[in-house]
Amino acid sequence: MFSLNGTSFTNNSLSGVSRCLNQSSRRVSAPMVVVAAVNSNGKPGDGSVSVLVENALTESAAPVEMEVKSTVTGGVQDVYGEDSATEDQSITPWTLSVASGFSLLRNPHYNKGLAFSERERDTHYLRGLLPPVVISHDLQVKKMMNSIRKYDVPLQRYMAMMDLQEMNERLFYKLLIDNVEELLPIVYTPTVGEACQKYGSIFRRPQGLFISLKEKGKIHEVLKNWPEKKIQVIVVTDGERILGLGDLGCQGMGIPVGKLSLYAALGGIRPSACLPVTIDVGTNNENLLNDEFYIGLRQRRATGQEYSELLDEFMYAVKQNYGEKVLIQFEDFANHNAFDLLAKYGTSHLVFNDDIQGTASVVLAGLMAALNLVGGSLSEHTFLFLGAGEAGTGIAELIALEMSKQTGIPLEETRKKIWMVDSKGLIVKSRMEMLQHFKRPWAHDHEPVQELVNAVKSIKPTVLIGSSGAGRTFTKEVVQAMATFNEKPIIFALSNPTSQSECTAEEAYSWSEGRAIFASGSPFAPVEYNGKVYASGQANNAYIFPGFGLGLIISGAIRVHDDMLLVASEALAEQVSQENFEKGLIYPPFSNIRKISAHIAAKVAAKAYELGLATRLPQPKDLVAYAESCMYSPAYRSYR
Ligand SMILES: O=C([O-])CC(=O)C(=O)O
Ligand SMILES: [Mg+2]
Repeated sequence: MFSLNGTSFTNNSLSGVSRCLNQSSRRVSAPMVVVAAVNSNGKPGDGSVSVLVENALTESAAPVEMEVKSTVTGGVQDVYGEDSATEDQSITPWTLSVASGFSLLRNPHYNKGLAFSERERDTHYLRGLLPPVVISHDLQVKKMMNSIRKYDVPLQRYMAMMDLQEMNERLFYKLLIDNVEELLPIVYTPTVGEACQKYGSIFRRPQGLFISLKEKGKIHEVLKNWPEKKIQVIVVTDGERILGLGDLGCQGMGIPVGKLSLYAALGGIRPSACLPVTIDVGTNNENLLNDEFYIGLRQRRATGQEYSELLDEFMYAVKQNYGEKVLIQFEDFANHNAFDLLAKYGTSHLVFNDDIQGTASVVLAGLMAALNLVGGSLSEHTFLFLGAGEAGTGIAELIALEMSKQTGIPLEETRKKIWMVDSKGLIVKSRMEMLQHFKRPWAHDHEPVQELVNAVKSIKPTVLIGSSGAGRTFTKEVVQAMATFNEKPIIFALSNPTSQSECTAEEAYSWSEGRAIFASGSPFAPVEYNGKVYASGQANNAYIFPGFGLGLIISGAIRVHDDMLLVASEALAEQVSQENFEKGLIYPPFSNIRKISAHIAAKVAAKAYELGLATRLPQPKDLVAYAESCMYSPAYRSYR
């Protein structure tokens, strides 16, 4: 039995906790989580327990401390309260976590390792379980970076990072935030791609939630198995098109895990509010089906009704479990499902497709910034895409929409400035009958052209964008052609990971004699050409989705709208400084990403309010300051 502020309750009836703490919550303005550390070694007995109360949305607001008298009646380690009936329905339910001693050290959410203070070691039954030294969070970061840098192989660094995430979450996030430019290529593209390819062999501990065909009819219960109850962002994949690497089946889990790490580190979403999900309907990847270490269902992909029933059940269960304000990010689905899922659930759920919408927003931001270097307005440019899938057509549509907004010219007309080449050549009207629905708006009047280089020579684009997932397709001839009729050709090689990039930074600069304005999906080191150093930008949706999601969450948005993508692009483009432009950069450095995310979040939230899609009222006056105040900080909490 616990007693708090005069109210008693047992572990089994936590409604008392909710009631009691909600009363306390009137003293503070933000929703809260309660973390209590008590003796959980199973011995009944009285004990004075400190309870840390903090903002549940972000774990960031200044903690309010309350003394709790408790009587521990059993070896309870983690107990969770039911949703509380609060006056403000947007207030998050109470969570009561109880951990101490050995279990505290094994709990990645609360573990601080050698940073536990002397006093915490006394009060939380840690004496003897740690060596005597007490070190600071900063020193822990220094030590971890030293040890990670000792690994030469990126995959080893990835595994070290994943181990750390499972061991001490706040150290993991501090490391990532403080060293974002160095560690992004490890926990994200390109290394995460290799990790997914080898996921079965390197598998140690499960991360995220696996929902396979075996769980059909039980997804609601499966979601309940996940230890966190207050989820704000889900990233879900079915593994069919992982980066540009194709069908990796269940091993695609590395992607939702990686994306959500960035949601927390770059966008300040509370890690415990993030849920990575992989839907396993089988794989058509023969190598994986024959791999004895493969971790997924050993069958070919379910399609049609069987597939859509599983997705339907998942989407329904998510809304039932987490409400309508949970953001569901679709990631790395194949084209033939991605567009349909977005259209199907876009009117009933808060859904966002990162590959269609996030990539579009980041590329539009890069183009807006690039206009500062090349001049002209968006509608004065001509665009040619290699690849007419999710990324290609998503970007094209957003560019056309922005051009239409800027000029008042109808969308059908602005689309005509944009051309696409797919595996069968230039998309032209005579191919209309045979085209998938998402390619049709881009079929314009032109004679058939087979090769990209001939399409470039005929269309004479000012902007060339690669989004085909096929590496080394921007050949010397293609880049040279771009450079013959453009003083500063804009070239984006977006496919990931690095092996799938349409060309390298070095190729883009040397083949264009240093004139290209180049950006790529995966990072390239600066290149030296003719005695000059060229640094290129990373046109990756990682710039957008963390801040975009934060904006949706802080406004309590219930739907995603294209206008939110446009303002996210503007917000990102505004963050490119004169100094960046002078270096030829069209994206700001990732080292500023949390500030950038707060700006994106503020603009997205403002748009949600303007469109009547926001439910968190009243609207905060200063949305940038509000977004910043809501961001998760990995600083250790003190357990007193
Ligand atoms: O994950 C990334 O780096 C970008 C992305 O969404 C993709 O390539 O599918
Ligand atoms: Mg993706």
